[in-house]
Amino acid sequence: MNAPRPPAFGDFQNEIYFGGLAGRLPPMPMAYAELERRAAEALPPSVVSYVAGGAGDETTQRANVEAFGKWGLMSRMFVGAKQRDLSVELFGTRWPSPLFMAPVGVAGICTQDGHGDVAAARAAARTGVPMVASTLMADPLERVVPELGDTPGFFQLYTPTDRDLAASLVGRAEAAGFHGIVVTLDTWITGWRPRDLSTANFPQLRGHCLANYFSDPVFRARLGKAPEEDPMAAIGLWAQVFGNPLTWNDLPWLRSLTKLPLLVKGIQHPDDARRAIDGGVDGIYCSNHGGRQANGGLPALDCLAEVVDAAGPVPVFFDSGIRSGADIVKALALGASAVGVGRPYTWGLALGGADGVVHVLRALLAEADLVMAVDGYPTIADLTRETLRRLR
Ligand SMILES: Cc1cc2nc3c(=O)[nH]c(=O)nc-3n(C[C@H](O)[C@H](O)[C@H](O)COP(=O)(O)O)c2cc1C
Ligand SMILES: O=C(O)C(=O)c1ccccc1
Repeated sequence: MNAPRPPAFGDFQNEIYFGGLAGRLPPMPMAYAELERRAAEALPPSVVSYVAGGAGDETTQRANVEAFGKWGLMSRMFVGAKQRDLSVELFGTRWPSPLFMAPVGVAGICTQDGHGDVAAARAAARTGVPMVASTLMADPLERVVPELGDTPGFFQLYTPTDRDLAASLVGRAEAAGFHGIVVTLDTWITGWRPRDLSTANFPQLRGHCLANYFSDPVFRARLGKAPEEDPMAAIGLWAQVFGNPLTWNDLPWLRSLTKLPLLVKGIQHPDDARRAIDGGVDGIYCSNHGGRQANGGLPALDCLAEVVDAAGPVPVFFDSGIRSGADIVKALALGASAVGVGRPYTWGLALGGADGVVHVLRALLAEADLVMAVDGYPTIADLTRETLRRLR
């Protein structure tokens, strides 16, 4: 029996060119700069500055993107990479490609209808690209998970100071059918963000994307009344419980919360990766939060290889600065097991809801597939560190 053929992501290109013969142009931008520009026109200015902005003068945010330009992929000829297989096996599930959607806490308010998490989940269902859903959603997680269809979803936890609330959120995520829990470590406090400070705008404090808290039985019990009855009190309670500066002493407790695969997000130092693995996590997520948290830090890509070496056989997820299919390929060659995008799909949400996200994800995957075709690397396993050369 023939094995099922892997999806031919590069076919998106033919679809576009043949569409052109019939007088159709792509409905959405094909270049990242254009995507960002058009999305910024479509969104309220306060949401644009929240999504596009980063910490300080955004040096680290820019460095995340520029770090990819410092590597070049060596091409190989006579390989005949006619069909590519981008699929990967992670935590016992086969993904069609290593691409996933990183958690974006205001995705919920980036669509016209204010249900951006639902739209992103629908895009996940249509593309097979897994979604890491943020704690900060416009709709409760129970509403979002069914929209994922057969595509795996992960729940990103912002660990509240209230342990019962943390356990409740994780329990709900498990019951709803998420495949794993991603605990974000780098954002128990908000970084210094001049764009948002200038407009004195922080969406969550205006009550946006707090549905997982407001629908939570533990949160509601602590509040002692319905959040709808007294939104200011509910937002106040959220601000009180949101941030928990975790220490290594908390890791056994975090581990005890779930039998699902547990990943920790925000790791840059190899020692932190090793210690987390010793503490029982199933995956490391190397990221600097897209440069939104601390300015003056290292580009996440420059930390990846060391983290991968420290993690050994443990999967390493990566995000921060991915803007193209070529970037995905480079992160894979540096050893990432899965590669996430944050802002790119958020712009897709703004321009076309689920259709916009599908467009952005398909374009990223088509480019990655075609880079692998042209450069002679038919599978993910062929993308080793030896395929890269350092520039400049
Ligand atoms: C608007 C916005 C909101 C975010 N919210 C969350 C969040 O709720 N949880 C989280 O772990 N990371 C969050 N992140 C960080 C992303 O998961 C990811 O690390 C980052 O966007 C990757 O960088 P990129 O935007 O350059 O792709 C957010 C990022 C953005 C842009
Ligand atoms: O904006 C962010 O990146 C983010 O994840 C966040 C979420 C809640 C509070 C502060 C920051």
